[in-house]
Amino acid sequence: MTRPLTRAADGRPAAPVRMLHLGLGGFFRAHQAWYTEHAPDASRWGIAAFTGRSTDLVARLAAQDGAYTLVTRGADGDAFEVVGSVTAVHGGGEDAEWLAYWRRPELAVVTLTVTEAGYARDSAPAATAPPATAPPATAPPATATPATVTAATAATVAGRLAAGLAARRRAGGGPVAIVSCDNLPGNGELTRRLVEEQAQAAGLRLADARYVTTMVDRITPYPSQEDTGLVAAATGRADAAPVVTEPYSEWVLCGDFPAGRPRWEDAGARFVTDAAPYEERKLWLLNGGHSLLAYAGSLRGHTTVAEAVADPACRGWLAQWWAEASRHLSFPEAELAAYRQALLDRFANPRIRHTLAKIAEDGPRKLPVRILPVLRAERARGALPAGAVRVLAAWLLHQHEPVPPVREPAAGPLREAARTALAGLDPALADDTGLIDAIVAETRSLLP
Ligand SMILES: NC(=O)c1ccc[n+]([C@@H]2O[C@H](COP(=O)([O-])OP(=O)(O)OC[C@H]3O[C@@H](n4cnc5c(N)ncnc54)[C@H](O)[C@@H]3O)[C@@H](O)[C@H]2O)c1
Ligand SMILES: O=P(O)(O)OC[C@@H](O)[C@@H](O)[C@H](O)[C@H](O)CO
Repeated sequence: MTRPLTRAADGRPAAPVRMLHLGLGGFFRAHQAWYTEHAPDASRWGIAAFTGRSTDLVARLAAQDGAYTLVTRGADGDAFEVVGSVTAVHGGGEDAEWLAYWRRPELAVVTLTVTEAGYARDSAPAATAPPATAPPATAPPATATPATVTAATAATVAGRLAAGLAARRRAGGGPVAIVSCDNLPGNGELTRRLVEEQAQAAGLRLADARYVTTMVDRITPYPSQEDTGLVAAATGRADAAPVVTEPYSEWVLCGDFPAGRPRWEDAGARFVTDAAPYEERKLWLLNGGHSLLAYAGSLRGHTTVAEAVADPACRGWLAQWWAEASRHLSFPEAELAAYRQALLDRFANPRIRHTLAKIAEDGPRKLPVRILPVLRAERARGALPAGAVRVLAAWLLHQHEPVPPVREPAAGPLREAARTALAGLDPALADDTGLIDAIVAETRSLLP
């Protein structure tokens, strides 16, 4: 016998909204909403969360007054808890509601999980899009005038933020913190740049905002229908929107919160003066490792991260990539070794179904952040890093359906494909003939 999950029966009273979130998905609910739930002052900090566009999840969560089950899935079992920190849920198209929250004097914090694509100037996910950290100078910023603020909010993440800050200024609201929680280095500064560009293009005057840079980590696969049945069987509650995540969680933040924030540090978050070393470690070792498995592991027939790391060949490739990346990280070797071992254990969790296909999406935005910094550092010291070359070769093979004729002696079409693909990541790499030779040679050994 199951009964519907409700906030009244299973959760706690909703807290007053003092935080806004854009990008209501699985990760936000496993991470920022979880830290807020576990802060000792949670009863004072409610979140109003907006999706990018969709309304399906909004309807399911609204029927539960924002409450949902978080399933923490270890290698040996599940733990279930009802999270109640989300007070209100909205679809991305609800512009009037979005702007109304910004006008509230008590709004203090705005968090984002809008994917790497959300930081492109046009916010449009495109296979050949430029790296999110360096949008091309030729891309015109989306235009918005004060009269078309609503159109701008609908178009881009930065437009929505700029419109919100402009509405806040007009309402006489005080400063807020804007906290990016996406897998990009310097995500706070990147957000600031994009919002200020939008404001300038639109002639908007903005309320004061501080941009917080964060490193976020908690492996949270896309929720499945099976999980819904499992939660009902285990808890007796029919939850239409559960989230499954791993036990490990990390949040490192750097920046000011001029209007206050929940005491996330009491839930395990760390506040530092420089987030860059933590971002590099996580983006290169975890996310870079994920991208390696997504492209090279899937060529060996694997479909999930756990399957791939159970394969000794893939584990060897990971070790090689991690050795290259670790040379350029500023942590003591013993600490890095422990971090890598913990990562292996996390990747190997057979009960977390994290698909390689999902991780592989949007490679042109992810590889410049996860792989290229290490590649450049290795090239600068005259090395040709085999691990980085393997990721690029495997990614290149994924660009082609069917795979181009790599076994012919000159590998002509593939060499051209490699040059073009590299130019899309970073034009300077397209002239690196040693790198292109190595990538072409590596494609031969990757193909079954
Ligand atoms: N899932 C993880 O394990 C994980 C871990 C660390 C960081 N992250 C970060 O969080 C992001 C979201 O992950 P998720 O698992 O929640 O994905 P998800 O697909 O469940 O949710 C993504 C949300 O972002 C919104 N969105 C997408 N593009 C947008 C845009 N251009 N403008 C506004 N909103 C947009 C979507 O509508 C959705 O609400 C990742 O891309 C990554 O940057 C995820
Ligand atoms: O979420 P993405 O698409 O940026 O990247 C896919 C995974 O590498 C990522 O979600 C990791 O699981 C996560 O960053 C772990 O904290």
